[in-house]
Amino acid sequence: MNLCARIENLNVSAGAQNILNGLSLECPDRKITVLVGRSGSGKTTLLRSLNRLNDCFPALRTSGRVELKIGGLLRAVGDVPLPELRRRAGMVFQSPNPLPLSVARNVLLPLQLTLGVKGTEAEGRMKQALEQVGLWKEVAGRLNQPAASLSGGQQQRLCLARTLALEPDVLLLDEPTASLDRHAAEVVEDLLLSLKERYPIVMVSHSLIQARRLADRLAVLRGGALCRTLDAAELPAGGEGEVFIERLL
Ligand SMILES: Nc1ncnc2c1ncn2[C@@H]1O[C@H](COP(=O)(O)OP(=O)(O)OP(=O)(O)O)[C@@H](O)[C@H]1O
Repeated sequence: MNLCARIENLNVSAGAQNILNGLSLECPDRKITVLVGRSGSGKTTLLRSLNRLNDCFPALRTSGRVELKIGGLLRAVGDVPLPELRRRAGMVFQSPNPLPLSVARNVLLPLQLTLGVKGTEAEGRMKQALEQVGLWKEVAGRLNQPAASLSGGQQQRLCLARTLALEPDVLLLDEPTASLDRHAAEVVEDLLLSLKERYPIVMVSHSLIQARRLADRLAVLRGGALCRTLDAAELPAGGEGEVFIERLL
């Protein structure tokens, strides 16, 4: 199996609390891996270990091996310079977090600061990224308006466009539709299904309906350990699939 991530014997602790216990997981390339589990089971901590975001929390201690496919090769994330890792493993969070700038500057500024791309080239890339997330037609006439004036679903797609403009190798999504209404969530879900042809996706989801709809591979966490991985084909069809996942949690 071609992999976008390989995790071996990952342990994360905070003082005496073990958050992840010897967790090993392989995530397929160009597919969607969905992490599910009860609240507090360690899903976000696992996701954050992929781009070393846990390093931002001084209380957390990490051991084990985490590899991501970067530039076509699986590389230990500890060996990748942080700015490169954060760009290559693009992350989108639960609530949309656009910069307090215009729609256009939200994509143009990171392009300039991270890749040094400006002017016409940057504008071309911005348009391409906004098209990729299906936002271009909606915002073409309001590029100079504040990003905060967009709807929640549009803001989340803008955040995704900002990430895609930086040409990531993998997308890490932490409950990307949690703050959206059902319709906006479905728009983002459809978008993710279309993006997986180009980008492997590892995402956390609380919604079993969403997990069943999007996952090619499911990783079920319980108490900081991986209790089961399964392919979508192993799930019963329809609503039975959700019941099946619920029983595993
Ligand atoms: N920076 C931190 N410092 C101390 N403890 C932490 C830290 N981050 C997470 N934890 C603890 O680790 C455990 C797992 O948290 P995590 O956010 O990974 O779970 P989760 O499965 O994503 O939960 P939820 O579904 O509620 O978001 C929790 O008990 C949490 O309090």
